[in-house]
Amino acid sequence: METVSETRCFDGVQGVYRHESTATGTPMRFAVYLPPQARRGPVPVLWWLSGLTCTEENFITKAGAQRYAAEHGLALVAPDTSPRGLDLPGEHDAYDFGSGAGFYVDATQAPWASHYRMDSYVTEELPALVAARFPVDPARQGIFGHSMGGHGALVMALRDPDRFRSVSAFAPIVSPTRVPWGEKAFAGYLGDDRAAWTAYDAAELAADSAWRAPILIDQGDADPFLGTQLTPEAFVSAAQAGGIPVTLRMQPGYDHSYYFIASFMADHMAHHARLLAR
Ligand SMILES: N[C@@H](CCC(=O)N[C@@H](CSC=O)C(=O)NCC(=O)O)C(=O)O
Repeated sequence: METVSETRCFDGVQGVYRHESTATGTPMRFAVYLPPQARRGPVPVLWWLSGLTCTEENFITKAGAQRYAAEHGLALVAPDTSPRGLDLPGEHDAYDFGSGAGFYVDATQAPWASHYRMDSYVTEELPALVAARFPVDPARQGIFGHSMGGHGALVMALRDPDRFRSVSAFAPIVSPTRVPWGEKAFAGYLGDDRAAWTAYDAAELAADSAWRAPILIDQGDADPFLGTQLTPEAFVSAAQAGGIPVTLRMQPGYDHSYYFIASFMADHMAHHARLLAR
């Protein structure tokens, strides 16, 4: 692992690191914020999954989360959203597929299956690396994200309630199997058999998940993707049917941007801090 940069921030350190990933077979960059409390011992770790077109940089420069991470004593980890440095056919042709759009799945279709393994990368390889190199407490992990990253966060939490104690999302794609962004990505990465897609659909997983901690979702009502790509009520219905407590807050006038995310970051960080406290 190489250090790309380390910068003092709210008395902690915002770092960016690079390593050779075995999951993706490419170099990968990721960001880690360590709060001042990490100088005294392991702190809870909160994973952020970004949306389409993002790298590890969008969250750390736009969301304003470090102030609250320092207040609550939480580490933040933000991976990239896809492998980089490849030039697969069509990989860079669209903002919603290929580079910047890994959708947190393990692709099964050529040519993506050799490298687009963001599920394994985010749930296995990177956690092991972070636990080995940074003062974080693996027994206290939370996860949140935005849009495509909200999809990833909800899926990973619902699938693994033993690993994560808290989850929240900003404008998540809650049912990718039923909206154009998800249908395009899943057909490309997972193939035409829709039965294989449901393992990556939060609304589908909610029915049978053992997750029971409260889930917080914020959604702007002026979000141009609301209704077409984002269908938060579908998750609320599924979660309620599955016995999962979920709070969906429709935020008037807010769009899909990081201005929206920054506006409600304090609430999300407090949500996670409460659930990650000892
Ligand atoms: N057509 C737009 C779409 C890209 C976009 O809005 N990306 C969002 C995430 S959308 C769902 O995953 C984002 O977070 N962008 C980065 C940012 O810093 O705002 C476009 O190509 O711009």
